[in-house]
Amino acid sequence: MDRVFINSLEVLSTIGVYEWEKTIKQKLVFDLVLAFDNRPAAATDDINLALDYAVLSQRVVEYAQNNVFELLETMAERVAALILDEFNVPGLQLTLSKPGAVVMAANVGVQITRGDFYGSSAQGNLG
Ligand SMILES: Nc1nc2c(c(=O)[nH]1)N=C([C@H](O)[C@@H](O)CO)CN2
Repeated sequence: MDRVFINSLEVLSTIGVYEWEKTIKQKLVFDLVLAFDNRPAAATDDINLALDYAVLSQRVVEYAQNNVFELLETMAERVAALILDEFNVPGLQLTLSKPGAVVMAANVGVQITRGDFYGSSAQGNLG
């Protein structure tokens, strides 16, 4: 399966487990790898047959800006479900970072893989 990717998609969101975090916006960074068959778009040069990374990016930003959670895990899970539900994507890998959350660390976050990210034919190859 082909991939479409979106790197370093930045959003300001209200997120965190501590009380002081519930009154501010903090930077979140999404890195997305989306399983998608790019061949129909390539064969026709037609954006309507492509996974439009601009539209998908805007939807993720809009969701993350307008929803409040405590955990990165929850935000990651909800955004993954949204993408699988609203876009023609069979599977995805989502990395969600909260830079600055741990001052001693360059970055922290979570990574999840949902849906059929590797392609069902890959499972068949396992025998
Ligand atoms: N696994 C997680 N650990 C922590 C989270 C989280 O979302 N997932 N969040 C926090 C705090 O909100 C932290 O980011 C404040 O600096 C701590 N650990």
